[in-house]
Amino acid sequence: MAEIFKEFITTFLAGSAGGTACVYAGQPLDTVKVKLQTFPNVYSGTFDCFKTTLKTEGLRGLYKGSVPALVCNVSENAVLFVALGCMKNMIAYITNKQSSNLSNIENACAGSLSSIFSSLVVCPTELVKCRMQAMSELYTTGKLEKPMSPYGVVRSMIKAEGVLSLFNGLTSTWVREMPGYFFFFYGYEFTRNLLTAKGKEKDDIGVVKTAFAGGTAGLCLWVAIFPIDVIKSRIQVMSVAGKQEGFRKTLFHVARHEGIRALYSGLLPTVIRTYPANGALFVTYEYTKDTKQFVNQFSRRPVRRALLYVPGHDVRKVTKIPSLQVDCTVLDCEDGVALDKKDEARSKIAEMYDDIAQKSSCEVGVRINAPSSGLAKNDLEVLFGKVPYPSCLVVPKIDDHHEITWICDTLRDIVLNAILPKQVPPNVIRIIFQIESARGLLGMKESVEAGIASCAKIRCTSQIDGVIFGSDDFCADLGISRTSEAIELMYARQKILTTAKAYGLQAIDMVYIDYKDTDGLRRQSIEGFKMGFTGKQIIHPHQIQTVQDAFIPDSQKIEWALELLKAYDESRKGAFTFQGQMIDLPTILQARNIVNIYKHINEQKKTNAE
Ligand SMILES: CC(=O)SCCNC(=O)CCNC(=O)[C@H](O)C(C)(C)COP(=O)(O)OP(=O)(O)OC[C@H]1O[C@@H](n2cnc3c(N)ncnc32)[C@H](O)[C@@H]1OP(=O)(O)O
Ligand SMILES: O=CC(=O)O
Repeated sequence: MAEIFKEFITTFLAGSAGGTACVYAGQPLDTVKVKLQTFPNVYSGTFDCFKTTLKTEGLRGLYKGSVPALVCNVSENAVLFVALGCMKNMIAYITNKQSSNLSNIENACAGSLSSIFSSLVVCPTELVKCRMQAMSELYTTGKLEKPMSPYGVVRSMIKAEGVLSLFNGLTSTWVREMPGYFFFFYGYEFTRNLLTAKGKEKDDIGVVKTAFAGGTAGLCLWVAIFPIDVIKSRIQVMSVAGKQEGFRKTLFHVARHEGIRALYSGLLPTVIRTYPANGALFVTYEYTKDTKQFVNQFSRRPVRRALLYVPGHDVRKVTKIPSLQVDCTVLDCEDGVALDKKDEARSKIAEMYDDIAQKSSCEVGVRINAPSSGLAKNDLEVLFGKVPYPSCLVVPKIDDHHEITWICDTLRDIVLNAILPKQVPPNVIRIIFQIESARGLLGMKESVEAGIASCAKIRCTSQIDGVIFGSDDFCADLGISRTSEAIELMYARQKILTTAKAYGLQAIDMVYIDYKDTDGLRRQSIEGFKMGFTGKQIIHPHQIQTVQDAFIPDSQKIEWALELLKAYDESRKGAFTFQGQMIDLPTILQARNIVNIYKHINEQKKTNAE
């Protein structure tokens, strides 16, 4: 259900963004088109109309009707593309295919059917837009007493003829849109196929070719339906000056009195306009739709107070996961697994993952071997080479940014190969990487940036969620002898934490290997939480409760924060006294952090319980 909702939101937003781009790229020439269609004798041609409008009405004249055009295009494309997804699914169901594998004709039929729904939005909004665009001609030719605002147009229509008058021209809109969108989507898919190099995907043709395919889609649409559009514009604009004849009568009237040429008046600016406008529409749509990150940034990262490693080859431990009340578990292929057990760990995880993840209320991730080990590619292929694949990936020992780029790129190739072409990846893989060496620590900023950039590429399948401090390997790399206070690790912990927070990522603290020492674990966990870490790695179920309790503010602190925020709202002062302390904005922000963490953890608990 959540995936369907995400899909709906993504398509809706992508269609809206496409519609906005389309208006700004094409509005001036759309104004010229409407003027030429409705007043073919006033201007000698496209250029004359463009020049005269610019001279007499300025740039604003060319962008007149932008607001209704935006409303019109944004709502039309949002509805059109959401309906398109549904129609494609319906056709795929009937033809027993994947919706990503429909032929050009089937895509065209889906487009045509979707336009039934988008017309309901197009008709009233376009009616107002057309009248606004031709307002000065209506006024100077005496068809209107004085120019009107969009609101005035709507009000006068409803007053004179009732609400249904907003749907004046709906039949001609359907007559135009249904064949129009058939040719539109046929032209788009046909051109994209034509421009796709052998062995490549339609989705990978790049911005320029996508824009060209979008423009050609528009060309096909307009050449096919231009006379219908002329009649529709006439009915909508002229009915402002009284009742207008229906579609058939208006068509015959124009053909008889003004000649067939009048039915193509305004075609040139329309064809010129269609390339930037529909090019912008499809580029924006395709790239927004595929950037699932766009939607994912609204969905919060899972809470990971405790992150428990479970050796992947140890079936007994793996099958315990559903009974554990832990935020996150990670099935390990790396340090928890001996070299001669690596193959076994990988194949056992691949075999058991789905079942364990289904039965567990916690997040279930996997840890592969380090990029430098020579084992990582094999791990990724086995673990992510089939659907469903894990939702979270821990990557150890990132020593420089090329390694994280390599991981993200390899992962994307494997995932896109595992799903059918054009199918939307079923879930985004949340990547958490580990810093475990001096080089890794020094280059961490570049690694975070490289990871984020690589994940944001088109058809992104992953996102960087957090960074883990791998303290044991770090000690080995630096020749550190650990103390129970871990003062020797303070610099690394602070640097990792600060860098992670600078990029809005989770920061997960070091492991406490003396798993029977609960007091020591509690002390170090509280310290980590106070430093700002969002969670801690653990290795044994006994550690879960202690760590999870430490990474949530205690009840006194929450009470303090809530009361402070209330007092702040009431005082409305920059600095004030609360419980004997001076309070200003930084303390307020800290109180907000505390309340946010508390709320977030409670929300997650509720979700897990459902
Ligand atoms: C620095 C790093 O990289 S850390 C990450 C790599 N290290 C790891 O992954 C190690 C993970 N932890 C472990 O393997 C184990 O906890 C060990 C080896 C430390 C101790 O294991 P055991 O000797 O089995 O501990 P113990 O007997 O106390 O276990 C109690 C129960 O908890 C289970 N258990 C122990 N650790 C885990 C675990 N990590 N995950 C799930 N269940 C576990 C045991 O199977 C046992 O259950 P059972 O009695 O039903 O079999
Ligand atoms: O991977 C963890 C570590 O501490 O090293």
